[in-house]
Amino acid sequence: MTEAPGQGHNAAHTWHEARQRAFDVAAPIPPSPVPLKAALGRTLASDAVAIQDMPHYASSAMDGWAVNGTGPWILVEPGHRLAPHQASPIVTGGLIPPGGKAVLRTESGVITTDDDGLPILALGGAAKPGEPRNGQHIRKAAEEAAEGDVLLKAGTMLNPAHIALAALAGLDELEVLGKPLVRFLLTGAEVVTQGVPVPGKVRDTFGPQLGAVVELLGGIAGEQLKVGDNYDDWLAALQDTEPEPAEPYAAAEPPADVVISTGGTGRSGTDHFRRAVAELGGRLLIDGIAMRPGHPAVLAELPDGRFVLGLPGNPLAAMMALFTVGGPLLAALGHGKLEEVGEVPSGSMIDADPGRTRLMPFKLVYGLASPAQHAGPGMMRGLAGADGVMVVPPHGVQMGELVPAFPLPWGRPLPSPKSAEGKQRKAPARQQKKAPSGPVDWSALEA
Ligand SMILES: Nc1nc2c(c(=O)[nH]1)N[C@H]1C(S)=C(S)[C@@H](COP(=O)(O)OP(=O)(O)OC[C@H]3O[C@@H](n4cnc5c(N)ncnc54)[C@H](O)[C@@H]3O)O[C@H]1N2
Ligand code: MOO
Repeated sequence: MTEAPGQGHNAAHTWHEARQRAFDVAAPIPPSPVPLKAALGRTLASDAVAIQDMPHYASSAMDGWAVNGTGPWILVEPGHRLAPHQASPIVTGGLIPPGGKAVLRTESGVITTDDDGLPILALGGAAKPGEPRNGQHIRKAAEEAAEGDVLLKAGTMLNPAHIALAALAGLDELEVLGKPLVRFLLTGAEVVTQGVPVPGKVRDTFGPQLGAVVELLGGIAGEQLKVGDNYDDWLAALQDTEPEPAEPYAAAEPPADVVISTGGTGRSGTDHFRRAVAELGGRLLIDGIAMRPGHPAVLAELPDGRFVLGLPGNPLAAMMALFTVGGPLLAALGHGKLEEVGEVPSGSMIDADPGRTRLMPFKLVYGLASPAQHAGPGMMRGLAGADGVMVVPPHGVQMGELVPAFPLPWGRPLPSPKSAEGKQRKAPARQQKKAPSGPVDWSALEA
């Protein structure tokens, strides 16, 4: 029997082709201004420039009195021009009045009376000799930046201090590189979002973490919509570019750049995904990948420019499809690059599986990558304890051979193969000989 594309061995794309295609089909989202609150972690698209001097007025650095000339000083109302030998009260950050030449700190002055019984300010308390010098305790205008100075260079990845600097400069928005907004469509009538599921029901593994993974892969996690197995609900959810906000009176999100659906990718039952994409006039870009798990993954583009990524329902399969297709797609939309695939030395001999790439979570043991136990398509224990994912080619892997691999979005980078080889040499010979040829149980190592 001939299998249709997407049915495993004859899937339209190899693993390498699929990730390259997911990167190639998307163009970077153009830069746009965003409010400061939304700018954290974004990349500045154009220089941020001081629109006026910073500070834009001379102010006091201390609580005390603005003074002109030497004391004693006649006190005048705050805000008035100070003539020589006049002073007026001022607080930290207060505007230096015209004629103000220095600030005398509260602890360096005393209010007393002159011969006529009128109140005057005189040096006293903690005053040091020569106090107040001209300009003392005055924050001069433009001492941080002059109008037109570049405060932040294009290309800066914005951190909280950058955002505070922009606010200090009086900016309300920053021009940042585009970043894809992702909305989620979690399908399956058997999926429950709380508590212990009864037989026939399963807990939703995606809702609590998929958004975070999308953010690690360079996207902005938007709303999650749960739909059952009804085709009309599917279609409506895909059609709806701006779903109702979750909370009353909250503003609706702007249209998403990517919709990620989970479940319903299989062709065996009712094929809602492909039917809905076709009905909306979209086109399939990737229809199945010759890999396991995750082979039914689908990528489509709708006429309005949104990408729809269909992840299989099996939890591990979905994560592998997300790393394979979602990562490159989000990188391309977000001005990133296609991550290079790394390499790790395999700690096991892995048999051939003609026609498909196997994605195997692995743990590094003495610098060697050992495939995880509990890595079936519906399991999560293997990935939960993994250091990365091996990309095992169809012809298999020899023990000690370098095998393509990638790190986890939330994990550490892979060690360079050189350092792994070093460790490999240092490992006791007996242990090398004993390295298993199948999945390793690391539970003892994790204690
Ligand atoms: N006759 C065939 N059956 C299946 C094939 C096939 O080629 N021929 N492929 C299998 C593979 S491989 C995968 S992967 C799945 C793909 O399934 P779907 O994407 O259509 O997803 P569902 O059928 O809706 O669910 C599959 C599985 O995943 C569970 N699931 C769904 N959503 C969640 C969730 N949010 N959290 C946790 N688990 C979830 C669901 O309960 C099912 O157990 O098809 C195979 N079958
Ligand atoms: O793609 Mo399915 O994941 O092989 O389980």
